[in-house]
Amino acid sequence: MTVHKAVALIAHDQKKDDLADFAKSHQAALSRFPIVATGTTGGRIAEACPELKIERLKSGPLGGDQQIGALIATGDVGLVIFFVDPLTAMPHDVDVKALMRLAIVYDIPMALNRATADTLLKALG
Ligand SMILES: O=C(CO)COP(=O)(O)O
Repeated sequence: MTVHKAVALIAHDQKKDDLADFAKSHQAALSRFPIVATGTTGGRIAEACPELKIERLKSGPLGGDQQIGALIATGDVGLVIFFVDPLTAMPHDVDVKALMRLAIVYDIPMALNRATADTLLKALG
């Protein structure tokens, strides 16, 4: 992945602990990239990994997923790690779907669960 491109980190509420734990265990790899995150997720990761520099965008339901989609479209995000809660209905489900669509359109690797995220970060070295 091109080094200047950011890694986007997002988690639904039921998955935030899991993403914070994931970020902690991959801190060294993540610290090589600019990190962007949706608002609440970014706050949780900043608490868990104080040494990571994180650009916090809007909260997901208030447009954060769309902001990350826009960063994909402008070529500024090169990897998306999004721990999705598959068991809870979301008011902003269309935004989540639009983000996934742009990751597909621009052929950006997108991990939707921890097993895939672990595999992708191991591949980054
Ligand atoms: O809702 C989200 C993703 O769809 C995440 O947003 P927050 O990180 O602000 O909770």
